[in-house]
Amino acid sequence: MFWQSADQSRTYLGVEPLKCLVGKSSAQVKNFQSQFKRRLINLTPSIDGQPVLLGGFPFDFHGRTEHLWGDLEKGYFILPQILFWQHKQNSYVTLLVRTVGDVEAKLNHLATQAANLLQERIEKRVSLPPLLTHELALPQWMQLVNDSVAAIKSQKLKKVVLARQLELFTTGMFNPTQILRRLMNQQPNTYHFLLSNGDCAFIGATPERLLKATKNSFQTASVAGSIARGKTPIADYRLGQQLLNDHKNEYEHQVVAKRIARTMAEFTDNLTIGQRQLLKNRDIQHIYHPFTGQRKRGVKLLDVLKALHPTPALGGEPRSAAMKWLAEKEPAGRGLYGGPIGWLGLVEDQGEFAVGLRSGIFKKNKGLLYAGCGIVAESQAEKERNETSLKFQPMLRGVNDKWTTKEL
Ligand SMILES: C=C(O[C@@H]1C=C(C(=O)O)C=C[C@H]1O)C(=O)O
Repeated sequence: MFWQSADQSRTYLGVEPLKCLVGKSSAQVKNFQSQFKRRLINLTPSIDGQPVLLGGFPFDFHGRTEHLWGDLEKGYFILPQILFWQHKQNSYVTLLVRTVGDVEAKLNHLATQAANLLQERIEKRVSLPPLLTHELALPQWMQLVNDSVAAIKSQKLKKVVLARQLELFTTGMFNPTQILRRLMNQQPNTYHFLLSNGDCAFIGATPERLLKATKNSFQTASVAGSIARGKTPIADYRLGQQLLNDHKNEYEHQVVAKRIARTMAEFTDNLTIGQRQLLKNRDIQHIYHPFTGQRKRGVKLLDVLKALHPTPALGGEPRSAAMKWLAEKEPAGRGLYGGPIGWLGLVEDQGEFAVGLRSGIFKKNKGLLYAGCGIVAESQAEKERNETSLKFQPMLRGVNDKWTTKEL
């Protein structure tokens, strides 16, 4: 798995899994973390590196299934034997072996493997695959927007986030590393990730932090309310101001910010909520607030992650009613789309998870992209459709720049 933070200060590439945790709940992963720590013998304790789990949790453990996801669907973490990582200006390799048999020989073998991987030439550019897209059930989706608005008006829900899916086909094969590399060039200030299992790969470039845990702090963000980027700086500025002054978008954002503030207050002291800002990516801009608090004693990263996910930026409010609505009404399972994706320290309880959106699942010659939008009482189906079209754009360009979402 590959994972890089949006500020590019931390990058992980983990290969040769010693173990895969498939479909495990947050409690099971937390249990693994504490067991692992007790059994670890660190040969180089002076180096500030630690073994990590890399992977993601699903959007909804109880949601529908969608065959393209395979084993990734209900959550997938790897414990890599070879972990390449970069922190700020420094690059490291962490090697991990079981302490049975000839440990030194095993470490030497891994070191050779790691050295060989570093020598490997970056593959030459291959030509981009021709693409066919197939919009999944648009009239039904528009109807679902209207039904959701009606449910909100009748006070069953306050907000719900509906996702659209776009199927992709190619006459060749999708090449996950090539898609990742293109996203890294095209979407500079976003998290980048590629989680693969056999011939399935979950790939994305998301702007949204779910949770960062340092030694003393928990940091998160509310990201909700969206508008296009302008073609010129002045047009872009005007669109940004329009977004900040729009009642519907501000309300959509407030639902998210309030819930996050409540959750963070449970787990942190001295919570500070940064100023409201615009988060601008290549194709889209959002309303954004950063949140930072001091960790309360004994609180683990996974406790906070479980309480935060899914925020009303991806699920809805109230959470349980929105999740029930989505599980019943959305035609396809979300898999890891909208779920937490990132890394978890196995010695120090530190790590960072992004929200796995602006993403898709790829298998051989097929792909499935997801894009969602928050529905509130003032939502109009046509506008929501346009917003999701904008949100498909980064992944479509990542696959092939000839594709735009004009026609979606
Ligand atoms: C659901 C998505 O995006 C989320 C929904 C947003 C909105 O409704 O305005 C904005 C950013 C994300 O929190 C997505 O990109 O698929």
